[in-house]
Amino acid sequence: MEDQEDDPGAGNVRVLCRFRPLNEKEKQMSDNMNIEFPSDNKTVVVNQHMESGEPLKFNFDYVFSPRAAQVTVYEIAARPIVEAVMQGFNGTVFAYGQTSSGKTFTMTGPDLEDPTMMGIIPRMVSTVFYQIENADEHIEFQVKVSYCEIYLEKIKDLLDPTKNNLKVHEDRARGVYIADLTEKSVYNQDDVYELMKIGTANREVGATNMNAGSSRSHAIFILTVTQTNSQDFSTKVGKLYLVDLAGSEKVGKTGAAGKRLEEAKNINKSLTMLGLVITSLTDGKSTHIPYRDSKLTRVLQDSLGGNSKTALIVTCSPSPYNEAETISTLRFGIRAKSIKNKPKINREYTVAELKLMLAKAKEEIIKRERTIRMLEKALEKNNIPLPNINLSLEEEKSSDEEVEEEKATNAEYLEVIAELEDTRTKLSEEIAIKAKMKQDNDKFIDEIEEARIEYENLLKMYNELGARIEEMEESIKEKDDLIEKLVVTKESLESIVDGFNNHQLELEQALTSKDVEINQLKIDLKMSKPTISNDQLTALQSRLQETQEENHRLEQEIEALQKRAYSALPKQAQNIEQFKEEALKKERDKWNDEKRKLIRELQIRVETIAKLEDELDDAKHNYKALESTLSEGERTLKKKSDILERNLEQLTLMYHQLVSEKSKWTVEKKVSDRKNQRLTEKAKALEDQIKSERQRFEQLDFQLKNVSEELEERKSVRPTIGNGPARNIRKTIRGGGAKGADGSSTPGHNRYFSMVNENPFERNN
Ligand SMILES: Nc1ncnc2c1ncn2[C@@H]1O[C@H](COP(=O)(O)OP(=O)(O)OP(=O)(O)O)[C@@H](O)[C@H]1O
Repeated sequence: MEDQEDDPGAGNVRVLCRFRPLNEKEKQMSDNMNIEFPSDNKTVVVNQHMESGEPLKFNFDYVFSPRAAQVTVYEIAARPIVEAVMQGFNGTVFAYGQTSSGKTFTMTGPDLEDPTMMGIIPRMVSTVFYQIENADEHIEFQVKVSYCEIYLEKIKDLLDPTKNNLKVHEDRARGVYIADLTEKSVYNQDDVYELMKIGTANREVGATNMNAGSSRSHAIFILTVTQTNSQDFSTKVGKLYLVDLAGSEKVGKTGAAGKRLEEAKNINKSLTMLGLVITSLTDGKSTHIPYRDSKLTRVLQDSLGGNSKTALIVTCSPSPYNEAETISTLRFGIRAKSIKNKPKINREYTVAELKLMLAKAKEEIIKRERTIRMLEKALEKNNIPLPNINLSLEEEKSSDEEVEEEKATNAEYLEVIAELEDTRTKLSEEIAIKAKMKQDNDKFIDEIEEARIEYENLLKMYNELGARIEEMEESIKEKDDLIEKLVVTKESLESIVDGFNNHQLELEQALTSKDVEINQLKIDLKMSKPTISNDQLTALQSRLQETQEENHRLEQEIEALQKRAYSALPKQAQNIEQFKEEALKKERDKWNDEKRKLIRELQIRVETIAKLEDELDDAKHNYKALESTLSEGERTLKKKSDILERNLEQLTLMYHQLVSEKSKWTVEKKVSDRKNQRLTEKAKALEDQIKSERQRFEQLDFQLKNVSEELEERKSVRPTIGNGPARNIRKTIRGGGAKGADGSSTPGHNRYFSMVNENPFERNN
């Protein structure tokens, strides 16, 4: 069921060769290098002294001279492999070479975090996370790390050293794998470095004569990258094996003894097994590949001749002192070059893809059935009898070869069935996972909906409050206008009251002058000698007439004032009503009533004056009569004088009433002033109330803003699925640098990439 993409040609193992510089010890022995590096970068020539003495030429996929920078080695040897892993292939990079030839330097580097010196493993990790950052957003990644070593034929878990004898298993889905090996989820380079440091600290390392920090075990670092397409739910799994082998050594040279000797024997044995496997894979004769003869070859089974894209880096010393080992290493590399691998993308088909495959198969069956029917018809037409296909007879007739063939077909059939069964199980698992994801998604959508409704409600409330604030502001403005109008009205009322006072004063003066006249009259009467001449009487009459007219004019003025007061007051009352100030209106009405009452009283007084004037007229008339009857004697005069006196008394009384009226008016004016003052105070109190309301709304507005901000924050954080940030549970990192389920993100970790992108090939060690 492999498509074109899964089989991009059977890839040979790529073999690259790296020579390190001479070390101090080697320089002391001989600072000549017996190695030549032709400019094609693919050939190395060993000017050997041991065998025939003839220069030996070796061809590789690439040859790195001692000057090659770490980054160059990575770009040429390892980057293509890590890129294949990101496409879903298995990949292996391993270093083989004599002890102290530079395997650990190449694979790990002397410093994990030094951008110049870091080796292949940290650079690959960097590439993996860089590619995740730049992947499509609908691809979800899961990156896991395992780290183990094979020491004295035992597999030890370097991330959990208590597991020190792990077994190697194999199944259809996973291929060859180490059972029970710890797998830690990682989310960025630092997570990986941390695990590498932990693992390296648990490794078996010891000093030998040739290497102070010699690896005494084969170290295997495994990085598994699982990609899930969230659109079609297809999955790809790429496994990357990074292997730093223990160095082959001549015990005589390394001075191994005791434990070191046992280690050396074991290392050499497993490397011999590796050589045997490579020979079996490449000699074209072997039917059996002895993978199971050592733990190393068993673990590397897929990497050598199996489902993997593999790069082998053979590391060598350039010193003539190590000539034999160098030639042996180079020969090992040349043999490995002809290993053919069968890499394929490790992918799981989606339901849609499986359905398509089924439809194609059905179409093929229908086509074949049609062909059979056509052939049968053709036979019938030519009177050729149809062959009687009897399976039992066929079986009897079948040769051993046919039986074998059928067995093979059956096996194939069973394999297909098993594969289908496998797929069915995976599908149902996937369906269960998807159902769970959907459930979580639905829950998440519900939460978002709730938050949205809450947000909308708050927004509505906020808008309502805004409208209310606007209303209040308008109302404050109207009240300000009203206050202004009230002040104007108050001033006009004051001027009206002043007018009243002036008129009253004038009235008082008029009355006083009348009083004087009456007194004069009284005196004249008392003296019983009428002193008023006709002219005087006429003058008196005309003055009375004038007084009457004056009174009338006063009346009219009062009326006009009344009208003005009336026209002013209902307007205020209306305004007050608008602000539901009924109490104020009542007071105003009361004030108006009192005013009207007062005016009415004033009218009565005026009428009384008019009456008095009439009486005065009568008195004048009597006076005239008296004049004519003056001779009739004092008694009649006295009588009339008494009447006048009574009238005078009444006038005096009236005068006093008017005076008291005036003081009452003054009091009324004071009351009115106080009322005006109270109105102003009320208006001010209203203003204060509005101010405090406005402050309250501002507070509400602030709270509302806080709630809105909190809502925004809640919306931007996607709820995690699972139990929080524990590192050993299943988590994913979303492609495109988006945050993972735990909120971690990869940006900022690609120190290596920023350096590589400047100019990867320019740096030398
Ligand atoms: N290309 C290189 N440039 C500079 N120094 C190097 C290079 N390769 C190796 N070295 C130095 O040589 C020494 C031995 O290297 P390293 O430990 O990597 O060898 P090894 O093959 O892993 O040995 P072993 O098999 O004993 O573990 C180290 O000090 C290392 O720094």
